Amino acid sequence: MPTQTKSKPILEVEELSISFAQYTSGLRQSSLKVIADLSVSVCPGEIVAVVGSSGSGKSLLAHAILGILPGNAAISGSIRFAGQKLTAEYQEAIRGREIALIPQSVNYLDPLMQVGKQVRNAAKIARGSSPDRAAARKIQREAFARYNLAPEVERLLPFQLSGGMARRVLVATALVSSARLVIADEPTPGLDDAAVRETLGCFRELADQGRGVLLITHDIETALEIADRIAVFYAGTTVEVAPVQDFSGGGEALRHPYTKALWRSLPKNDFAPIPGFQPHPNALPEGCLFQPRCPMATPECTAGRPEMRAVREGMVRCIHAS
Ligand SMILES: Nc1ncnc2c1ncn2[C@@H]1O[C@H](COP(=O)(O)OP(=O)(O)OP(=O)(O)O)[C@@H](O)[C@H]1O
Ligand code: NI
Repeated sequence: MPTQTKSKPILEVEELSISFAQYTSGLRQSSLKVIADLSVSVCPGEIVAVVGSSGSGKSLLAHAILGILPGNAAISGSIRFAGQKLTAEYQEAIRGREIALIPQSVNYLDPLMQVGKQVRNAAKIARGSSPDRAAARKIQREAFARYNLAPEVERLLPFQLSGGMARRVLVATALVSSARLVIADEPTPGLDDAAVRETLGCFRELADQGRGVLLITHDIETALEIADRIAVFYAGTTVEVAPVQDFSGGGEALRHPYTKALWRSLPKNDFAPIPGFQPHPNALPEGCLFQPRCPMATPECTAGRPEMRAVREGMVRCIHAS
């Protein structure tokens, strides 16, 4: 499994914050910050899994990178792609070409278009203005063969596919796109074990071709099977970024108490739930966001939001981590 963490990142998200303008009674406007100081990076050839419970900000990160946040969202911080700041124009220019999204729902496939044509269209978009039909067909057929999609599947409509086949069509779309960054938002729910394994294998293949893969999931066990690094989100921020190898034993190598608790809560470990709830963006606690649930909390933990800092081969946002 080639891990090229030493190469220059294809994606660098630094101190990203996202707020939503909200209208309360009458015309009073308020702003709700749902992501704060979130940082994560992805290198070519690497799979970075973003894990975190529902509402922790995973999808918003993907939407911010792709430039598809709703109009009432305001963002600050920096997102760089291949070293260049991602402006709205740049996002528009590279979306679907250099950055591909594998969406959560197969409903993103056009229900009325044969799936082969959808993959050919992606191949054409990737290759700019000259739509060479024969070349696009060749690329599509190679992609189908690679993902074990029989030749006759290209003429089927999405509803005629099994869940696993539809997933493979979505991955094939990313494959032909020539994207250097592939973002997959919850790609495996609803798939049986074999289909999950198959889909994950496809991501490894995309990474092994030198692409960066950002895999968003709340399924930490799946993430651990395939990713090189794990970014753990909590209440709209990154609490830890750790090499996958650190998830072992009793979690001694992990840095953040939340990550350790997540690891121990897995069925194969203690299966012990973490007491309490992730706070809602409009009711965040003082200081460290995890402090009210943290077994290691001390009075200093309420003093201010801990900075993200490097600890061993990873990053952590906890004053007690060492
Ligand atoms: N358009 C919006 N307006 C206001 N708040 C929003 C909006 N979209 C998302 N949020 C809030 O932002 C937070 C992060 O949402 P996000 O969808 O990124 O979570 P997630 O980690 O992807 O969760 P899930 O695992 O359920 O998909 C949540 O608290 C959500 O309620
Ligand atoms: Ni989501």
